[in-house]
Amino acid sequence: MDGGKKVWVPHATDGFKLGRIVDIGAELISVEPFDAPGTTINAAYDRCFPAEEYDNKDCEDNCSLMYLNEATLLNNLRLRYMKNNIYTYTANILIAVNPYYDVPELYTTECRKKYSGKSLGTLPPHVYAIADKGYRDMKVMKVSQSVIVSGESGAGKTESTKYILKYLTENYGSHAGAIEQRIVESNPLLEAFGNAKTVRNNNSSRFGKFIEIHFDGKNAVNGGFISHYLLEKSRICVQSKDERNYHIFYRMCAGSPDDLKEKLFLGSPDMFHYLNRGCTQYFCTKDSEKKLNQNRKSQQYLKSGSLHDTILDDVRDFSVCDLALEHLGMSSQDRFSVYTIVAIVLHLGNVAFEEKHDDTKGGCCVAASAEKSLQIAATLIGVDKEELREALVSRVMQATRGGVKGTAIKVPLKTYEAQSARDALAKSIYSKLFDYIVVRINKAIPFSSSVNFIGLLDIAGFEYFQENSFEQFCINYCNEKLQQFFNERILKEEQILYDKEGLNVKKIQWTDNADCIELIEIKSSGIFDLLDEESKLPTPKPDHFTMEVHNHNKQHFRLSVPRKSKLKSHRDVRDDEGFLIKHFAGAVCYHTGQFIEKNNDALHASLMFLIQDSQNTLLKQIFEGSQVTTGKLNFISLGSKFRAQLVLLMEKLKSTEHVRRAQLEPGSKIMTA
Ligand SMILES: Nc1ncnc2c1ncn2[C@@H]1O[C@H](COP(=O)(O)OP(=O)(O)OP(=O)(O)O)[C@@H](O)[C@H]1O
Repeated sequence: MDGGKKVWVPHATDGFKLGRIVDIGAELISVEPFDAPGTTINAAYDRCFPAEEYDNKDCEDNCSLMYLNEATLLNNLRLRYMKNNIYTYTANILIAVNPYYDVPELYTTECRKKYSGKSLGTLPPHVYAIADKGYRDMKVMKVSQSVIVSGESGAGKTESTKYILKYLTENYGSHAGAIEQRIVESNPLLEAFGNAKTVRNNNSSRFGKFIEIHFDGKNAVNGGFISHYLLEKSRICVQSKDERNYHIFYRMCAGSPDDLKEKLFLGSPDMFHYLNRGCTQYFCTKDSEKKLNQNRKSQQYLKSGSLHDTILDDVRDFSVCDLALEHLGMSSQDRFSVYTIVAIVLHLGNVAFEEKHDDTKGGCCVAASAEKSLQIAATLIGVDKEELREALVSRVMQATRGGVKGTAIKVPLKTYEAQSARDALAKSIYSKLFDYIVVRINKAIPFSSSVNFIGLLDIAGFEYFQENSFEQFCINYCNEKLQQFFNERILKEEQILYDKEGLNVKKIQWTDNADCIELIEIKSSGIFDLLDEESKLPTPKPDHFTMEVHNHNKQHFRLSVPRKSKLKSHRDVRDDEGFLIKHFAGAVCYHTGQFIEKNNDALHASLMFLIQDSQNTLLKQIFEGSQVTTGKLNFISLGSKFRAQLVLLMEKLKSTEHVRRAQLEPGSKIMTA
């Protein structure tokens, strides 16, 4: 770094600014930005980056930059984005910048055909080129391939995944086309039941997925298989003010035919406790707005009107979803059963409780105002109203002392306990319905004569918010595993190849994250195991769990107490309220208050017995094989289930060749120079 050299210097709002070095101090470099002559910005040596000779020349592959660093890479993306070139390579990796509008001619049939059979780099960077490379490698090397699509919420992962899916099924489908259509149609269904409006994305996927597209001996698409991970359950019962529950709830309220609406006692989202604390507006177009009856509109909708999005329309999308279910082979009765389950969740949510005043045993009862909801929920579940009432306000346990050991006793629940049992039931019903939808999709896209597959992984990237809970912990653990895989497969193997070929390439340095993974998953002292151990105690406590994590891992480089954080907000968290993990992508402070509750996938026995007694065939079916826990220990570990799923996923990824990773960055990451 010499005086007078053109460099990028960090800037609070622009990311980096271009300027010239005017002074070199012992610790800092002073740079005069070109757009503010006479002023200087001081920065540490390792945050100033050499700039390219030509400021406005972009390249299709970041590796072609003379100086490849954080600033030149971002500037290159920015220059290309300004010219509507949203895709850029970094060798085999594709970076996509979300344009948030339809870039003309980018995904036409002609464009799709153009990329077929072309080597990477022959045509401008495109998600189609990555899809085609995967296909050709699979064909030539006769080994399954995978594409990892990663990025933060709203980055465009799901849209990219859909383009790849469409590309492969349309370019390399068999001539019959029915399976391909069902594979593509699985998306609107998954989105109806698994996507929701969040503050970051109107159509945010609240689950991760791995879609396998299977090919036969002639390399034509012959089926598919979808695995899903970690559906966000908390959203089913409550959402923040500007967010919504899963799309299907609003689509049923807005777009269901009148007879279905009557049969399921639907109406405006205002009617339902699980919807009316969040945003209750519908996504509509000018046309669909006209079809909306007054009695389906919420107060907020009447006041503020529709929400608009190019791909969402709650009125239209009910029919889209209904048709997609039909194409899976579901009769109108089957579809009605699915909608009934969704309605059960809504009506259950309206069953409120109040403390019993006339009873010495304590406990709560169903609030008088909720009697009608109780009746509707019972009717839809297919049980007697009194049976539902009893199951919600008490729990069955096996006696361990007094009376005959092992006999079942009924323990009355307090109001807050009954509320959380009701919510647990609603969450369990909905998430099992989601599992069922995925099972039905998989049944409709069988891959009997598969030879190889291309796997598309669409899963949330590394997350950290002001408050991070069990969901962030799981997703960040997953990202650590993916990062390790990436290090092993891409960096290590590439280096071995360079050495083998005698290429004099500088050794790539990366931080090994095995220790972080170990902190989370090692037997007995790992965070997952400590959490499960705590959950098995007679009275599990978040503060005790948190201290166990600290005490078992005192010297661990990756773990510390929040008060040692650089951020003030973390320093306010007590040692027994959370922990800080130094992840590969940065330190995250986890609040442990709800870890125990969120890690427990068990329903208490009275609710499980209720389902077993139900006359609703589909409801019983989706709970088939679920454990009933009648003892003191009412615990099924969600963490263990997720870990087991990840083991399978990693095995699948390891069995595939040459992973292409489409790393997506949202527009907000683009700096201005
Ligand atoms: N290539 C694209 N062209 C045009 N618009 C796009 C493109 N990719 C994404 N978008 C827009 O951005 C929105 C968010 O994209 P998407 O749902 O794919 O993000 P995501 O990364 O999957 O987010 P989440 O993790 O929240 O599910 C889309 O609904 C669409 O409006």
